[in-house]
Amino acid sequence: MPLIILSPLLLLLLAQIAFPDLALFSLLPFPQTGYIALASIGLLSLLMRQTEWFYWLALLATYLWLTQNTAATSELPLLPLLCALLMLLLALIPKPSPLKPSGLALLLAGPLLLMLGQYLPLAAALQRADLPAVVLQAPVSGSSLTWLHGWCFSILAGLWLIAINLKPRKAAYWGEFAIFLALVLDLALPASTALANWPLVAACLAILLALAFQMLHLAYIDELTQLPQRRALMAHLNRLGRNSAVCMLDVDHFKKFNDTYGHDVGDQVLKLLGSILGKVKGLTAYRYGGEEFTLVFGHNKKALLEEKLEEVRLAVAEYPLVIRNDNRPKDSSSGKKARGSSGAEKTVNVTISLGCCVKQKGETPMQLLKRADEALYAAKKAGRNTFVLKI
Ligand SMILES: Nc1nc2c(ncn2[C@@H]2O[C@H](COP(=O)(O)OP(=O)(O)OP(=O)(O)O)[C@@H](O)[C@H]2O)c(=O)[nH]1
Repeated sequence: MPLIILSPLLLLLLAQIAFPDLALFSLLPFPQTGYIALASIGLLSLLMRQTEWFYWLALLATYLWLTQNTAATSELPLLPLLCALLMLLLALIPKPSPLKPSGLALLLAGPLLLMLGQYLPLAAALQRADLPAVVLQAPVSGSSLTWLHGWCFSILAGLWLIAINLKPRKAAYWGEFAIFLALVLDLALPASTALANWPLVAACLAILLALAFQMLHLAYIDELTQLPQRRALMAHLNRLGRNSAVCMLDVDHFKKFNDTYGHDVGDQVLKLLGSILGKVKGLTAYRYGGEEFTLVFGHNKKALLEEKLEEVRLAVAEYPLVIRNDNRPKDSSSGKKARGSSGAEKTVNVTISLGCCVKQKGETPMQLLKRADEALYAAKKAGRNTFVLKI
């Protein structure tokens, strides 16, 4: 669960509040330890080819540097707001590799904007307290977080959470959000020796967890269908209970489909199939490889299995696939022919065949898969768009 990424913030905060005498992070030489932590995570991100974290590390390092070199954060009223805004923008934009010229420019732009932002007239206005005094007051005494920060952060957090929920769930988004929360908490907590440094440490741990999730995702999740792939299937089959069943399924006449509509459209079909299978309750779906998928059931009840296999078959067969032929030639007569009279879109249906078998006593995962494959072959021979269940 990507939400686990937020746990270091909470756990470290609780630990620091519950055991202030422990003063875990006040024993560390800061900011040096902070810079070392950020540099180590940068190195790890590079090794793991997840270089988009460089942008975040650069922002965090600049924030740390600016706060360490200013007597009080209140002297930099715009810094947290600007930092949070830049973080949100960074979370929303597609990020090139920082090793490319455009990426390098973006990498430098964040810290530069953060530093130059302190000279904006707005910063001076905030310092002169042109706003009603209460707006610039801190809700908690000793805290650097003013009501103004609080309101702005609430709006930014709301926008951020909406953005996260609109995107497909990904660990990195929660890692980025954890960095934002660490920034808010850094300001909100009254400056004290016991609590002073933990938000940065928590942000670093959140990035480490996000990196671990990203690696797990790369190792276990198929890029195209977003389903767990064969490595995850084999791990599941190795710990499969006695009462279980396995089903192999594949798209009917997929070669012909690819030949007719192109490999890209074929990929879209597999993607859609992954999304349909992933939503079916009562089974775990895997992409076995190519156009083959595997379903694993945690029971061996004949009636329930038949019901589920039919549900899956129907869900695919009845799904109207809208095909946009974007690659067709624009002016040639062959292009006109390809577009046809009904325009650029066409609706087609694909069907699948399913072969399922119940696990036998002492059967190995490979033997079980082989029998499911034989059942799939039987379904193909029976005319396709059907299932065969072997009890
Ligand atoms: N677009 C796309 N095609 C794939 C992918 N993996 C495998 N295929 C294609 O799937 C097709 C499988 O063809 P066959 O094994 O002959 O089976 P089929 O045409 O579906 O015929 P039946 O299974 O007997 O109904 C091949 O043309 C592969 O190129 C993929 O990731 N994307």
